[in-house]
Amino acid sequence: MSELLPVAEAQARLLAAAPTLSTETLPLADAIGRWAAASLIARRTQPERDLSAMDGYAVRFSDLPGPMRVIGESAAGRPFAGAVKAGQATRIFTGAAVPEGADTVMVQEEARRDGDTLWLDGEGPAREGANIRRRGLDFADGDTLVAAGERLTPARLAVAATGGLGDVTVRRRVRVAIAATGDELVEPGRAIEPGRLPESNRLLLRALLADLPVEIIDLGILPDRLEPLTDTFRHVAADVLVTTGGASVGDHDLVRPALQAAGAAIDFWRIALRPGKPLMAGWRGDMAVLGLPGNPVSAFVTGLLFVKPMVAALAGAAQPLPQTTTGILGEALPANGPRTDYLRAELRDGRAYVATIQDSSMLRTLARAGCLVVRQPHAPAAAMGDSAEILVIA
Ligand SMILES: Nc1nc2c(c(=O)[nH]1)N[C@H]1C(S)=C(S)[C@@H](COP(=O)(O)OP(=O)(O)OC[C@H]3O[C@@H](n4cnc5c(N)ncnc54)[C@H](O)[C@@H]3O)O[C@H]1N2
Ligand code: MOO
Repeated sequence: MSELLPVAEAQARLLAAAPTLSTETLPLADAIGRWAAASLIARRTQPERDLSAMDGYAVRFSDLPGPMRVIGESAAGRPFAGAVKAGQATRIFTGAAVPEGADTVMVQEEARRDGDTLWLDGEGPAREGANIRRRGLDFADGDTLVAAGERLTPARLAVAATGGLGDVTVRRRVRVAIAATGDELVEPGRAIEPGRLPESNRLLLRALLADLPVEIIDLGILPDRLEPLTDTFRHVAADVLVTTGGASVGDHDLVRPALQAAGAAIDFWRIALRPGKPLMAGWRGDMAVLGLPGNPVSAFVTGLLFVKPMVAALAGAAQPLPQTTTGILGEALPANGPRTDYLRAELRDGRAYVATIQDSSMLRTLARAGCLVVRQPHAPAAAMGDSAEILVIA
């Protein structure tokens, strides 16, 4: 018991061994949720010249409050060709180039105009240069807009487009094979005989990976017999093989011997994690093998802490691990034992209320939980109102 592998060490060991997948080039619109395989460098300066931030008049600050003579118009995409000289102004619209000679934009709500004659009628722009976006305000040609290994969020795709890019290089999709094991399991929604149980872990894991670039290979429900397990594990072609169940020490826990018979080398088995202690991990060639415990909450936690990060790492994430944050405890917690504990908790009014019973078979407490409260090994007792590390899950 005492030498169970610490969670962080297990994660680091596994992720460090992740191979580098080949790349593909995608139009920006198809790259949402991928990770940039190389940095995205701006091919243009934004804005490429001084632009108006408001609808109004391009003026010379020293001419205010007028009168000024309106000599033309500058609209977005249709700049004014000439120059604004002393005593002159142009009509201007948001996003339009500021004409040469003008140095300030006066908003139209503060303008009085009679034919081509214009006056300031209000407080006016506070300073020279008001309401103008300077060339390069956002970024300059050659700037790094998105670093390699960063996720392509909606905002990062938009900045790439503005930087003049049309496509992006990313890792190819990660092929993830998922198998449930257990003679008691039945496909969800089917008629259930006494003693049997609806299978939920494949669905859980698939849903957990839904926002990652994956191709799921569904291996179905496998029986608790060595030959069919070995046969399936030997023939699966994937980047990650995930199994659930049969990971513990019972007579019907055959996943480990079957994986080994199929040619997989087990790197570690059993870690200092609750729930999720019986996790096993290893490699069959370049394919990562993750044998998750069967208890649904254990499968969820190990899915979150190992499967998702492994998939993200293969997809090119520089920071594949889930990011925790700080929350406030809604009630006191006892001192923790030797394993890192992930406690289901409801989030209400900015506080985390830990469920009283944390049995790893209980999906309803997981379904109600907004976060997991993370308790490090041997953490001392905590009081109500103490801050705690939390992992938001819903
Ligand atoms: N003597 C010991 N017994 C157990 C230990 C131990 O250290 N010594 N560890 C316990 C811990 S911790 C866990 S977690 C479980 C994990 O065991 P397995 O991975 O072998 O899981 P199973 O026995 O196959 O299943 C456990 C439980 O979960 C249900 N299950 C399994 N798969 C699914 C699925 N796909 N969908 C829904 N439910 C599933 C299964 O029916 C069992 O009730 O071992 C402890 N035992
Ligand atoms: O690790 Mo088990 O997952 O405690 O129930």
